[in-house]
Amino acid sequence: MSSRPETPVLDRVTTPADLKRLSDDELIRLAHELRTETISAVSETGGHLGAGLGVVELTVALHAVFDTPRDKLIWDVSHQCYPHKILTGRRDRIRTLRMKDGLSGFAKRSESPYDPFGAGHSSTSISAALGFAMARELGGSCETGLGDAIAVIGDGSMSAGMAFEAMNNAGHLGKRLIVILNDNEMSIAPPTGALSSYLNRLYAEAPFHDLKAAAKGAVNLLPPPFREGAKRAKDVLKSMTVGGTLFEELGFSYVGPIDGHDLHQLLPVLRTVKARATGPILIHVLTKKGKGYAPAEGSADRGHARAKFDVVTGEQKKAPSNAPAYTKVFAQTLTRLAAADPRICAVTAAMPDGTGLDLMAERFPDRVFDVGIAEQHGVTFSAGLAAGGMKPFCAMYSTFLQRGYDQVVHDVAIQRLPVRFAIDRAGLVGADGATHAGAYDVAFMANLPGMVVMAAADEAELVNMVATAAAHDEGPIAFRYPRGEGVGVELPETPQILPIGKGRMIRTGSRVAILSFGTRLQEVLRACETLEARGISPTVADARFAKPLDRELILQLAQDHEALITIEEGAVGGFGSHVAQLLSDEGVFDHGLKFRSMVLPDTFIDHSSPADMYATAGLNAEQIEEKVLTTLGVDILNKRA
Ligand SMILES: Cc1ncc(C[n+]2csc(CCOP(=O)(O)OP(=O)(O)O)c2C)c(N)n1
Ligand SMILES: CC(=O)[C@@H](O)[C@H](O)COP(=O)(O)O
Ligand SMILES: [Mg+2]
Repeated sequence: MSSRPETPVLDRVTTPADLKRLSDDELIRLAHELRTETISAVSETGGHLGAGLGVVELTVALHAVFDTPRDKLIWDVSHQCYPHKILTGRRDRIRTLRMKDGLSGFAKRSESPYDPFGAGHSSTSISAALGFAMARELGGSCETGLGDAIAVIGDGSMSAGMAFEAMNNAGHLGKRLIVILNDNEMSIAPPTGALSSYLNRLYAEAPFHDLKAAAKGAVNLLPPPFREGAKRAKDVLKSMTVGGTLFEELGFSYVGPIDGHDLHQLLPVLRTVKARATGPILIHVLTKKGKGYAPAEGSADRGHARAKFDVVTGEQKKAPSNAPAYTKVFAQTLTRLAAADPRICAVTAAMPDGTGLDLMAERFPDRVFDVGIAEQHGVTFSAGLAAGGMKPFCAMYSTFLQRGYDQVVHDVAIQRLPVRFAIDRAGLVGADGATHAGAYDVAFMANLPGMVVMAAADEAELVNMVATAAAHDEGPIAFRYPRGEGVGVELPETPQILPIGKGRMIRTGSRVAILSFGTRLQEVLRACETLEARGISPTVADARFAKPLDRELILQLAQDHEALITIEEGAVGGFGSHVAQLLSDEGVFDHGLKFRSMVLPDTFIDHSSPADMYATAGLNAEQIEEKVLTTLGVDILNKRA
């Protein structure tokens, strides 16, 4: 397969309206070309590959049958929306995916009218689609009009509570709403849980369900090939005792399962649904993640996300790593500690690989729980484990922990339960952009009474923080660390248990003190090198803790210096705000201390490389240097004090 494939049918498509002029056979040809174009584009950009390949036929069928953007097509998570972007006027920019100023890797309202609702986090599509449907019923309006509302949700995302909250509400409201369950038997890892087993049973018994739909009078919703067989079997079925599918019990009509790669099934089903559906309907579509690209189909994660790769071999072009990833350091340390302490266990919400807990699960499968995409449950489940005398590590990406925040407050913090929060992907993450930025955890964790909040400055610090968390039985404790590799420092042979609420001095200087929280420390030290060359020698300390603060250290720094600058990889309201509160409470500002707090700006930063995003945020070494100079009143142009 060449990296720029021939695409004669796709070349005739600029918007979905062009699909209406194609015959069904041409649509099949289009799907083939769309798949090769998607593979080719992602090979150049990197990104989410497998999910998009699995919905190529579905994407073609939906745009061929429905009238987007009037009909609202809402992709859950939206990591599978690259083929959709290609068909909706963005083919010319598809090779800029996830790059600075390029297309987002997710659906984004500001990018296209064909993206009626943005996402990145899972299980929001049915709620949003129901909102559109009810707005339509109530006479609401939007620029593109309000037609059908269609949510496409994967089997992994369907397991989240939010999806069921929406189904429950939609079934009750009873209005026309189309939910397509894209069942590929995969989350990022193989899905876990009872719902997954239930879906397995549904399609293992597929003919039965076609017939049951017939028995319920839904025969007209089925395409002719199904309809004949169904009619014949109707009487037989009447004598059978059948329970409804879970979805029918929730008030939905259920159609399926159907082969999501067969346009001869998809097109007639969607056309019939479009013509006849009255209330909420769920179409169960079976697909394969990574479909049509052997290196993806054959891999354990079915090609979920890939760096740039060679199309022929599937081999990824990854930059060589110089240091272990923080995630791996966390997982290895925890596994080591778990070997010595049988009370240590761990919880992940559908991210065993992303959090590194798959490593621990290899050795201690009974002590690692993948709860599915269910962060709220994951947090409260951890609280229960802690109440039961275990030492749970609740490992979540900062951005996904947001979903479990009430549980952090209500179930963990108020009850002072010793849940250990391992907060991965803290700070700006790069290509996934604003939806995945770990910007808020320090603010939302450190404001909770009794919560201990740490940030690792490097991978050796992370080792110590994992051990510190394991040893901390007095209440909840959290430690954060970023995406990607460490700085290459030696890891401690024996992890050190850190004194709670104590920072460490890194270097002693004069006039200005920089108090760093987390991995910006490396940038601070780079800034110090250039400042030294200008005759300014900052003191640098690593706070380690945002809660409790090292009061003694901070007040001493304030007393000994003309200026104090804090820096962190988080939004306002976090570490710097707590330091400011302390200084204000202690009346330090009354004595003329120059205080500055370097935090993420009050804006959502678009996808780019992490380094570029930090430059946009004003948190790199040059910007730290500039902050020091302006704070001290140095003339920046002449660089003279
Ligand atoms: C709230 C939340 N938790 C975790 C994730 C990470 N995540 C992204 S895609 C995905 C798997 C989704 O599985 P499924 O819905 O079946 O889609 P598929 O990739 O199989 O098409 C996960 C866990 C997320 N995006 N949002
Ligand atoms: C779509 C989604 O939420 C995940 O696939 C996410 O992109 C994973 O991020 P990492 O690459 O940091 O594990
Ligand atoms: Mg899936």
